[in-house]
Amino acid sequence: MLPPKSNFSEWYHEIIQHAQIMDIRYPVKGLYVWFPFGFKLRKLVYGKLREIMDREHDEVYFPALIPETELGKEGQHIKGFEDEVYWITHGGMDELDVKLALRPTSETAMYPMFRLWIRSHADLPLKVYQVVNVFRYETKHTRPLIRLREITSFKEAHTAHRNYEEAEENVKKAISSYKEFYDSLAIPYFVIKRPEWDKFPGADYTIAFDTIMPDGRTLQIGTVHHLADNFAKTFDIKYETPEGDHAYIHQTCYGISERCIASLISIHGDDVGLILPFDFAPHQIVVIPILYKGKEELVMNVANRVYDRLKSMGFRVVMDDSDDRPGAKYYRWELFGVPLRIEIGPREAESNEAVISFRDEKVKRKISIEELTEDSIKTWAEEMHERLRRKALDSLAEKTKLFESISEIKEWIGKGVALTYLCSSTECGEELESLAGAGVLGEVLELPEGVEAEKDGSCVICGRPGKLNAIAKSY
Ligand SMILES: Nc1ncnc2c1ncn2[C@@H]1O[C@H](COS(=O)(=O)NC(=O)[C@@H](N)CS)[C@@H](O)[C@H]1O
Ligand SMILES: [Zn+2]
Repeated sequence: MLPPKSNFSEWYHEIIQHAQIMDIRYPVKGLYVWFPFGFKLRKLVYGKLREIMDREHDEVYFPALIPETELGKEGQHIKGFEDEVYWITHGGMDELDVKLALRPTSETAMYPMFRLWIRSHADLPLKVYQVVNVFRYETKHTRPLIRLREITSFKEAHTAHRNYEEAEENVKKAISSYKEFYDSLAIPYFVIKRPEWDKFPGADYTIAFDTIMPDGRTLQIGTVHHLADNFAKTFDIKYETPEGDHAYIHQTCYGISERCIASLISIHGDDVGLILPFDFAPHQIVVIPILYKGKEELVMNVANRVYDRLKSMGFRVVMDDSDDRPGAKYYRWELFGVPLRIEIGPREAESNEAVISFRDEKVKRKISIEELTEDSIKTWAEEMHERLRRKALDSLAEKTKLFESISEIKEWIGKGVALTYLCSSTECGEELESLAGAGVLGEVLELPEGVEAEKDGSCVICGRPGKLNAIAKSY
């Protein structure tokens, strides 16, 4: 049995194991094993991410080992990562003459190669991505899917452009791709510009997608960085312009990790288990025959017919004809978040009917088997997606409040996101962080649907003109 979701930290820890997402018993801190079921969920979620990325990017694969000479080239970058890099110093018994880093992210693996790939403006824009494992020696609390030392599903996109403006256009495209991805998962988010002191090491600016987890803390579920020509200058990546002279490229990069799955599990799940949107559920439909003595054959005939019909429509359907009690069957498939349950007992079998119910509702409905068509199931799935989206938005809105005074902010922190106004000075930001005892997430560029607040107001610290900002405790 799972603890109640209101005890989120315990609930999360248990569901990851019980719903067979990741096995947290691997004997290295921050490293976890994907179970088969979890890996099916990952495959479906990343299939969507790849579908979106493949429209305008080519998928590539770069080496996992980065020589110290390259990793250390861009000052801000190495400063930001030096405490997190795993180093390889030996090959067998031989000490390596140049230490190799396990990639914490792949800018310094890719950009020396971009220098060889990019010659002329005709080679631009270059837009590639990879889904790889990266390694970060995290010293904060590690947690499966949320903060790993081996990030197993790191989708990183890297692009090259003729100038700052074209790179900026691509930042906008990346943001709309991330919105499409998270909308498909029914996960609500803020789009926030990180403050200068919290941007990606080496970036010109960082824009983040933040969602609110059930315990009121936020989770950064994606980031888009404008790199300007910082790395181009460091790695000397120039191209010949149409006029015949040479200019540095301008770049962007943007990443999503398995935190997307952490948010899917955490935001939609309930006290008895996962609740998965239809398109991403490893098992979309479960057929549960209710077997009574003497009626087994009658029931199984109809159950098998329903199973075959759904299978032929291309749905991911399972039949639970084990001899467990019905209650145990319901519990098992609720734990695994199966969206649609179809029960068939002797009475239904005789009248060619079934009892259907959706995982997010407590409603059961009797229908005739004929109503189980591809269209009706797809319509019910869309209705369920809308219910999940609505519910997630409502719960985020409950955890988001606008404040004009520090004392109210301090009281709210830990329960959710505090919105207030901050001017652009670092002093005010840092003072607010220390007074509130939480991090300034940054200027809110886009609020989730249903959350209203003016964009401009007076700084909560100094009273000068300020912009809408978000403050919260984060993972
Ligand atoms: N230790 C970690 N475990 C799980 N996810 C992480 C971890 N560290 C970062 N992430 C996720 O990975 C995303 C991208 O990481 S990042 O550092 O912000 N950006 C980059 O590395 C850039 N190269 C863009 S690909 C973050 O937004 C966050 O959602
Ligand atoms: Zn101020």
